[in-house]
Amino acid sequence: MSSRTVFPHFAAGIVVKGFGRGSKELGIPTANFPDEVVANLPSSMGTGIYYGLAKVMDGPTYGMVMSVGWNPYYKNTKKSMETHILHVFDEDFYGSWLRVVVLGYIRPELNFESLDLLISAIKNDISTAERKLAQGCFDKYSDHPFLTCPVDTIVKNPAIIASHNVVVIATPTASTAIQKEASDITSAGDALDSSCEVEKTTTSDSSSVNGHLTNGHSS
Ligand SMILES: Cc1cc2nc3c(=O)[nH]c(=O)nc-3n(C[C@H](O)[C@H](O)[C@H](O)COP(=O)(O)O)c2cc1C
Ligand SMILES: Nc1ncnc2c1ncn2[C@@H]1O[C@H](COP(=O)(O)OP(=O)(O)O)[C@@H](O)[C@H]1O
Repeated sequence: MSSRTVFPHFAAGIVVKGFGRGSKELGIPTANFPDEVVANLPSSMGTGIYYGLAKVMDGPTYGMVMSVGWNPYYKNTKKSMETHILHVFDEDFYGSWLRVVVLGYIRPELNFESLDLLISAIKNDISTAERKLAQGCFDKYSDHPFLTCPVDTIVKNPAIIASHNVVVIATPTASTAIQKEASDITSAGDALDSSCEVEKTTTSDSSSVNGHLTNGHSS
């Protein structure tokens, strides 16, 4: 049996509609990924609440918190992957490309006795994420080619693969530049381990490597 870190997990997809509860009931909007992105989560990345970085189209990179699972409070029947970006946007961005780098785990998904308790828990998650991200350990990911390359690169090249924490765009034209930049980012998992307090999940699956990427779009 072997163990490995799940993080970072890279994902990109077009923002789709959810149930509209994030903004209206909770006051905390969450951008939903399409089913394809959810289906491509590595089996080792279980349901729960995560934190990391997010970027809409070619906009700035922000911190984020993410819920992965069935939202036990609402008893959803479909697994979702919902990202609350730590920024106040002027308007909705349904239909836009969202890129995320999931960097750590916060807690399991829970049921709550009231909506207020769910909201308090999410606010706690936001504080936790802000604290973790403020440590500066993740700054390298803001400069990671996955986030810095134009969104067009990802849209036009869906065959993106990740290997040992280095994102490679698998086309001749894009790959040279991207790989060159990416080569500066070595063994991100090790860097995380040595300089940050990062929660790790473990798995007995030894067939995968660190740094996963899922890509999807609705259409
Ligand atoms: C950081 C964070 C933590 C969350 N934690 C839970 C949780 O513990 N239990 C739960 O049922 N839902 C949880 N949610 C999911 C919310 O219930 C969900 O975002 C809300 O239902 C909005 O869904 P919608 O975008 O599909 O409308 C969490 C969401 C976020 C962003
Ligand atoms: N800070 C933010 N984080 C995530 N989504 C946001 C944010 N600000 C605005 N939005 C918009 O709000 C939408 C989510 O609102 P929400 O009420 O949760 O509805 P839905 O259930 O359709 O996801 C996102 O798809 C996005 O377009």
